[in-house]
Amino acid sequence: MTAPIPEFTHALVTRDARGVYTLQIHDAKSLNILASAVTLSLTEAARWIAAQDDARAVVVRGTGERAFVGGANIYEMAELDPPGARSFITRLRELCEAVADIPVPTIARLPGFCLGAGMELAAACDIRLGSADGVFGMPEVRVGIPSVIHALLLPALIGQGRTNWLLLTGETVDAAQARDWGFLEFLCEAGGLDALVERTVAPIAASGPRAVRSQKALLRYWTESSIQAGLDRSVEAFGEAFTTDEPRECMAPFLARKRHR
Ligand SMILES: C/C=C/C(=O)SCCNC(=O)CCNC(=O)[C@H](O)C(C)(C)COP(=O)(O)OP(=O)(O)OC[C@H]1O[C@@H](n2cnc3c(N)ncnc32)[C@H](O)[C@@H]1OP(=O)(O)O
Repeated sequence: MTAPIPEFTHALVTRDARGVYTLQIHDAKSLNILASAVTLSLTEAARWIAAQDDARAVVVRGTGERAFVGGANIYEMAELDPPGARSFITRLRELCEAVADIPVPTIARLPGFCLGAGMELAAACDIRLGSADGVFGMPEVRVGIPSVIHALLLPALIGQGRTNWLLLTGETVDAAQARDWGFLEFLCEAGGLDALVERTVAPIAASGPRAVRSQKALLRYWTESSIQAGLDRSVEAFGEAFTTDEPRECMAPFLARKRHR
């Protein structure tokens, strides 16, 4: 039983027949700028998707092809006092955490500009796919603020020295560089992102749903725990998989093929 999709003020949520959801920044400025109202609405939408048992994967995207996200709203930030700044950044933190907490694979669809809070939101996703027109950067120092929250995931993705370069210079890199550095898993020609996203989403949606959820939870546990605890949790997760019929069901086509040889 699938729940009707609610309306969100600044997020558009869609779902296809496979249970692939899209979380789209909606009704924002043309570069998908993250004003607080947009951030709050996206967080609400991400939490709603996370609670859907039929979800198999989530594509996180902006509206249009000029940008994934051009950054947090500079007009709003320019008016912040210290308590307001803490609230503003807490809202962005809660958005990134809500996306990271989605229990199925999240795929960031990244055309055009991916700047500041955009790179942070993309870093909170499991897989990042870009197009040749991409521009990636952390220009916060240029507007007088440090890069914070999910920027702390960047060293694990691209390395400490490259993170230092991006955050300390505020310079941008093109999509080929972002791919070579490991921020993007794959890169396509401009206009080819939907096909690239489908190439990732299709095998996920065709795999055992419990196994994919378990794998995502384990991957997260591995990055957030010690090696020993990660290995212990891995043994438990393997055992848990066999408390359902899913492994046997997923293995059946392979076993049948063998018998027919
Ligand atoms: C904690 C997180 C912090 C952060 O994220 S810090 C912010 C990081 N982002 C930036 O610093 C990017 C600032 N924007 C730019 O440098 C440029 O834009 C671009 C290079 C991204 C694009 O340039 P071009 O193609 O010439 O477009 P355009 O006319 O500058 O922008 C289109 C509309 O988008 C608005 N806009 C762009 N970025 C922001 C932003 N970060 N906050 C608020 N509005 C923004 C503009 O003002 C304009 O709007 P209108 O059409 O009404 O004039």
